[in-house]
Amino acid sequence: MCQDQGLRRRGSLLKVTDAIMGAVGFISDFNKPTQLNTTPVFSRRSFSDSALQHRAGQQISKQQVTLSQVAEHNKPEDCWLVIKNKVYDVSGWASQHPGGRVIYTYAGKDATDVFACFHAQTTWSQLRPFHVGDVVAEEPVPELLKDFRELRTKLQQEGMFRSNKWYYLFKVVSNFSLLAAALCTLIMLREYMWGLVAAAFLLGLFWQQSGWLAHDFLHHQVFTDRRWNNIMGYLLGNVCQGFSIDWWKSKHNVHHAAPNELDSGSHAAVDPDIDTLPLLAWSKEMLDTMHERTARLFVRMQHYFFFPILLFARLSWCQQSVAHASDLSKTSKTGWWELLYLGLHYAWFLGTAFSVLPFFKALLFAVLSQMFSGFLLSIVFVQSHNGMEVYSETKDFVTAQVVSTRDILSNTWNDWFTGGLNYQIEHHLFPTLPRHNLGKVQQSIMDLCNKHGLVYENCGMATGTYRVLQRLADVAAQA
Ligand code: HEM
Repeated sequence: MCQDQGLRRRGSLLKVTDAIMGAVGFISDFNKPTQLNTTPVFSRRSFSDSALQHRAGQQISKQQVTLSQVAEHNKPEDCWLVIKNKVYDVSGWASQHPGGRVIYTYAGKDATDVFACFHAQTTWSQLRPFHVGDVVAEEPVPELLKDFRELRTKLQQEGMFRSNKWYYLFKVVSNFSLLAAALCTLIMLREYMWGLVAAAFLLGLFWQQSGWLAHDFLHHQVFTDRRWNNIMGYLLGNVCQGFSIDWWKSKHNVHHAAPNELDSGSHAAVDPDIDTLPLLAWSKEMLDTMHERTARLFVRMQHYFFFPILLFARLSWCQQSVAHASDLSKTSKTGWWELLYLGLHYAWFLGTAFSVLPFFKALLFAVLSQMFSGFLLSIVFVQSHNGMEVYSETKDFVTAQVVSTRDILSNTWNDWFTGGLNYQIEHHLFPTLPRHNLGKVQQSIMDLCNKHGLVYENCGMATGTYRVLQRLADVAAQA
């Protein structure tokens, strides 16, 4: 929602070069004021307390309001949400909310399903202090959402949201064997250039797989006690992979709440993952926000530059992680922890490279591993959403997730390589569903989409990549 219009308007070639390190959807927060999620991830503070403080001194008289009245409270400083026909006032509460600013993506709207998708069962009871009114003249719940809610209840009753800890133990241990393979290759074959390249590739793969695992933990798929998920997130995300988890969460949760969404007024990207201007435009609306001819220079050739850009993605994420953690450290202890864990990452990674290899070879190894990893990570993300519908009108939760998301066919390689994110539609509808159960719910989701006329896109990796390139080429032609 917050957009750096300046970056768009400047549009000079110089700025394009500047932005190269910070663009590509998932690299989107570059050059923008970072919105910090300052709630410490280990905080055990009762949110009812913070809610009561938030509303302290206010006269809480419950009102009867219509949905159009709720829609008027659609700004961070004046933010109402509807959850199961009750109205909640969360104005200015993001700094205390564990999910941070994502709360505002539903400002003035019905947030029933997005609330259910992110929160633990126990969090429902914490809504009460925010309750300011009830919706009069309730609109009937659409059949699609009714069926979806029934499906969630059924999956809960079947125990689908319970994780298999042995599965995750196996995944974590087998992931570290990739690191061992990378280090052995580096030490034993460092004399050969191909040995160095192979070691860099294996390290890139280790970071990619650590990323998928951190993702699962940070969506709270594994432990009921969310602190354990965060601890694993720090280990796999910060120390192993080199990403700040607070930075990642604040971007990724907004992406989940508003996938491929543009602001209805300005057409600026709400979803940070498609906030890729001035390098890549995913729709005509995005293109129209670029007013200067020079700004469109790069976009006209975006389909040619796409793969080379992916190679630099990880360098940009690492830079943003450090910048975010440093900013955070000015206001919260969490920032210092993040910096410490990121420091550990660079200590083991660069320490190994520079102690095993001569200077220039170590540098080459460091750059190559970053490039491999950036490519291996982003080739999976882009297939999940890019080239799917980009929209600016309000859609219900299920429709928004399905039309903007693509599944990649399931087989042993795809399931492993993508970290289960080939079941992207299932994951977006149920982010806390453990990875090992995503395939088990696929048929139910397909049936739901079929029944309600939603196109469920499921294709191979090559086709997915082709569709992404095709969209880039289509938009480039319009530029
Ligand atoms: C009055 C409304 C809300 C209250 C009281 C509330 C409260 C909480 C609480 C207590 C947690 C930590 C425990 C848990 O994860 O279940 C949490 C986490 C979270 N909330 Fe909310 N929330 C509200 C609305 C929302 C909305 C509307 C969204 C999304 C649009 C949202 C997104 C999230 C996310 C993504 C997390 C996970 C943070 C993490 O990564 O650990 N919340 N919320």
